[in-house]
Amino acid sequence: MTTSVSGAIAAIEVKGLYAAYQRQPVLENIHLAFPAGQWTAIVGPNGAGKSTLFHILTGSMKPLRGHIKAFGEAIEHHRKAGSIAYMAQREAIEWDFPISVRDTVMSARYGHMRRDPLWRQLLPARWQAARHHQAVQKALTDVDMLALAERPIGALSGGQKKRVLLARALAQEANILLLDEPLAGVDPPSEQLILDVLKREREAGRTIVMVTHDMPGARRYVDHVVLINRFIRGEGSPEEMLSDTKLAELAVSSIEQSANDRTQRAKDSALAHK
Ligand SMILES: Nc1ncnc2c1ncn2[C@@H]1O[C@H](COP(=O)(O)OP(=O)(O)OP(=O)(O)O)[C@@H](O)[C@H]1O
Repeated sequence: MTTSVSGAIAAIEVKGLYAAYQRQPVLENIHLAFPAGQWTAIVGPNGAGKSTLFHILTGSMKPLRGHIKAFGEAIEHHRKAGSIAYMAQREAIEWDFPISVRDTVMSARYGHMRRDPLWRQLLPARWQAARHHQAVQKALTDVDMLALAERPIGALSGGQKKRVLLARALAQEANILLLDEPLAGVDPPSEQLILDVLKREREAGRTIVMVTHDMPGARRYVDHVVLINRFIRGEGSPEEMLSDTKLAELAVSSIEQSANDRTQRAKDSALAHK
């Protein structure tokens, strides 16, 4: 089994990953490991490639190069088994779609319904349904949204929308939770509720990987931090990675990266007009 830099077993291990949009590099030479059963924060400036990394881990985008394993096996196996849940940024969701909170969370169970073994499919329908309804009920209770379960998702506040997205990820009952900015734009009570839910999930043995800009929250709760800005800029404990010095280095890397990109674009444009 593969181990991470901290010596723990890696829930996800990435080696030599490169990704680009329209030939513009976004991720280069990415090597990292998310320790199993731990809570990792991915920290980086806007445009650093954090969401792109999640798109690749969930299989919705193909990298140019690289290998990804989950628990030492090809990640595809774990994707197909439904053991990786993903919470997208709020902006990625069509909130005008006429669907209730409960049905949104239930959509996380469709994969399980399709993958059920034959013996389970042969059980009476009410037992099948009960299992999925219980998972949805528990997830809605965990994020304190049961009272609003029948409300259309378009009628929710920003913090409530985040809690529904988290409930959807929880209802999948996956081993690994990939959460893209679960704390962004939420009110303080929702933020505390989300952090408490994630703390319990980690204590229950799940691997949590979250993109965050919330440094106080990350310092207080997470076990492991990955700093990223197109390249990996650091990986280790929150004390070490979220120090003022490291965060200043990350900010400088962002300014340098933008300057290098502008120079490269100017060179490319000059060459194209020769
Ligand atoms: N579909 C796309 N087509 C072209 N470029 C894209 C696309 N999606 C993202 N990019 C660009 O790729 C880079 C990385 O984007 P990404 O969304 O992964 O960054 P991020 O670290 O998640 O940023 P943020 O913190 O702002 O969400 C950015 O420069 C972005 O503009």
